[in-house]
Amino acid sequence: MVQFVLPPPSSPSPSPSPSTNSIRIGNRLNRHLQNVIILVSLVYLLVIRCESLSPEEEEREKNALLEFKSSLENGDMVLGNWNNPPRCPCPHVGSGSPRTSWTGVICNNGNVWGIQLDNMKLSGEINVDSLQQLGQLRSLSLMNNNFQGPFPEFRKLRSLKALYICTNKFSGDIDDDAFLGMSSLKKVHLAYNEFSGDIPKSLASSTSLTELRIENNQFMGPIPDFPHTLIIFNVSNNHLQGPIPPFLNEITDASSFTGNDELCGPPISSVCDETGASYNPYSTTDETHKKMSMLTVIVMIISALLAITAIATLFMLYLLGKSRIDHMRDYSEGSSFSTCTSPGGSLILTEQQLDSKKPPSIVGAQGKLTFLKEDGPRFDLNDLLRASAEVLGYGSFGSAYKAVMMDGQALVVKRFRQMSNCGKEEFHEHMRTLGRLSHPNLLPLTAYYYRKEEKLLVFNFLHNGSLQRQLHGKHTTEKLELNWPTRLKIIKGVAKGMAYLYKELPNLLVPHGNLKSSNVLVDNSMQPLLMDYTLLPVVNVEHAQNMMVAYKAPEYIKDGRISKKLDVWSLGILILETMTGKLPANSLAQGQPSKYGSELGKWVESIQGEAVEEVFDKEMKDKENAQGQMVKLIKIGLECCEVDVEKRPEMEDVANKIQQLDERDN
Ligand SMILES: Nc1ncnc2c1ncn2[C@@H]1O[C@H](COP(=O)(O)OP(=O)(O)OP(=O)(O)O)[C@@H](O)[C@H]1O
Repeated sequence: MVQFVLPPPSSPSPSPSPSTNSIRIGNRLNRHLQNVIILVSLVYLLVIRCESLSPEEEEREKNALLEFKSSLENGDMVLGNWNNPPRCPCPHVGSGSPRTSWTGVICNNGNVWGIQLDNMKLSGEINVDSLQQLGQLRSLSLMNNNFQGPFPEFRKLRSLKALYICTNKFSGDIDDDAFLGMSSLKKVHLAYNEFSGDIPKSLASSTSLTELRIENNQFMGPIPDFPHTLIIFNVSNNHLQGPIPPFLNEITDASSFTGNDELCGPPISSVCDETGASYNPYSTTDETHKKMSMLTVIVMIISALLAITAIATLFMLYLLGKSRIDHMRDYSEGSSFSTCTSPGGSLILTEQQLDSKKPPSIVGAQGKLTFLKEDGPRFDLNDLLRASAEVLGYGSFGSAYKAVMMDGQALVVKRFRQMSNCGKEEFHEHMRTLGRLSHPNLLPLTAYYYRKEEKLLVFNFLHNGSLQRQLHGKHTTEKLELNWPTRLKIIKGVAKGMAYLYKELPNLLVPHGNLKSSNVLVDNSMQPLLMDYTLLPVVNVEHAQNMMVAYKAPEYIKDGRISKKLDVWSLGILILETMTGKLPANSLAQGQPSKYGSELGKWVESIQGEAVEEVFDKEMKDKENAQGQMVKLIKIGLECCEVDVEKRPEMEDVANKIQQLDERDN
């Protein structure tokens, strides 16, 4: 709790001496000043007290989170900074000072408002009872983890507005009353799990529901009548049956229903017979054929008789051919981007197409793309929406898709969900700044799209993917040879790109902000290209603090200190990761203090002298007669990971040192 010292009460002032006017003025000024100080202090006290929690409340939230963490199997490893300083989940360092909350904890007015622990390989029990202690919890996101078992009792979290548990291994039927009483629930994403049974009735009667995504499960039975508040809806790839409620046809397209053989009615092409069962007019083997009514059979016989003349036969063939094409088009244009990854990995997997006629349910795009370079290919949003798309993965800010255009050009579309606080003008201005940047080691921004609720950035696709994939990905034919000269080339390129950003954007305190191996792409000549750079000015602050690697530096975690050295820290980690082939742990060094604050730095530091060979990635070849240079690079990496910010070098110096390294010892 912040404490304020009010100025002591003024002692009775001596009666003014007639000879000292200036002293009187001084006294009056003094009194004014004191009054102002008291007033400001009171206002400050009031404002801060409004924002802060009582110590009891703070303790309760903290304990609830720690209890939640302890029920996770690998919670201690992944959520290392929970319970380290800052010792409360949503600390108030003081007015105007940056605030750091615990990893994945989103705070609002000092309370825990959201928990976002996506892509963390978490498993174990979800202790809903502990989360229940968080009175202000509105959003829970545990996507792309390894949770399994039945649907947890989330309904105890009565005030929850958003629940995202896509891409886990939850299974079994969900009780009909699983969502009972959750009257604020707006967004429910359960896709890519193994849920079965009927869609729970209590979900269908949630009157605030705007988004429902349950695709790629094993739900069965009919689609109930959902409230007309829905905007986003996807039930594809389940075993649902019967007619599609007409209202859903108005808000979404066929893609949201594909993969359910027994659904019928618009917008899909299977029609419902009078019992409400589906039959596919184009299928000859379909079970539903058997259910066709007598009337339909008679009509078909009459049609067949009428077709005996040559002209009628030709005419019928023409119609049949045309309707087949329409049917196929419905399928090929019908689906939309998926934001849930399929289970099994980060690189995904679905080949989908977008409907050119209706705006797809998620992108909901209107308006145009803005291009940032005079030259270069042009396309419009419709081309992009029509392109075949594949989900590349989830990042900290949203999802990334690969879109292949009709002419074969491959692009990456990144949807940014965490920029809602950024105004239109601010956003355009920043995009123009990004457009002016040009360097061989920066991935240029090709185009962008702005709408208050939807921001897309478009880049060229690089076939080799990221440095992270090349270093730690599976051994496939696509994996490139990362020998010592190549690794040095990559680090040199990264350092050049960083030095350029620092030079071009002198006013930004953190010019990159998110330098890590998944944000370094590798082109065909093994040149690195930085991506996701310079986004801090447009990303929502609290989200940036939770997700961006710059904020993982020890000085920020400890004191909320922000400086140009944050990116230097990230560069150090990247160098150590590239040379050792080891994934850097998320957390700072635990246990014995180390001058190299990260676990990786500490490990490298621990291997001294003779054993230095042990540090280098075993898979790194072609390192004969280069040990001296390699050790130099490791040392530069360690210097960048200095906990003491004053001792950590400037970006320019690091970049220069790296450029002086050779492939071989001289
Ligand atoms: N232009 C691109 N070409 C090829 N692969 C890309 C491109 N852009 C992104 N990717 C890959 O797509 C995946 C998802 O990218 P995204 O930027 O959304 O997440 P990330 O880099 O893993 O995390 P973060 O958002 O924190 O940077 C990553 O594996 C990334 O390397």
